[in-house]
Amino acid sequence: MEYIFKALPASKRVALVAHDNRKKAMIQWCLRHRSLLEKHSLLATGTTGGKIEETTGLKVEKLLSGPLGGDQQLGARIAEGRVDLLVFFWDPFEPMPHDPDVKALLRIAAVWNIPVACNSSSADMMIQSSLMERTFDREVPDYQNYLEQR
Ligand SMILES: O=C(CO)COP(=O)(O)O
Repeated sequence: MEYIFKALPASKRVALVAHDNRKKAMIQWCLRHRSLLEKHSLLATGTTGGKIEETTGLKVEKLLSGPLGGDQQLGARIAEGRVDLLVFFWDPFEPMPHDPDVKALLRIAAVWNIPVACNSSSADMMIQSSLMERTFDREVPDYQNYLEQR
């Protein structure tokens, strides 16, 4: 796999998503890291974003609710190179009506080499990374060879 390097500014675009049983954990995580999160641009699926805004006062761009297409909107943002970190507290105990969308979101994040945190331990490490606070070159996969072979 070839990579091209893209310079990311110090302020990152952080996507926040939580399934219903994980929303409390997401809010606690946002409260814990409020001062770090406010340095970045936040976007979220609809209900998650609304609850984060209400409880933390952080400003969040809200997409559609997940089951109504929010995961797909976020996937499109990732494919367009407009997301730098995905924090997705998905529920490992409940099947979702929109499971295909959840899987597609995780897949497209892997395709574009986006850091993904699926629980608070990994999210803690990522949000506190020094890379979050400074400009750095991110490795973006270059799919030109893949496209030429098809
Ligand atoms: O379902 C979701 C992610 O798959 C989250 O959607 P909401 O933030 O609208 O609850």
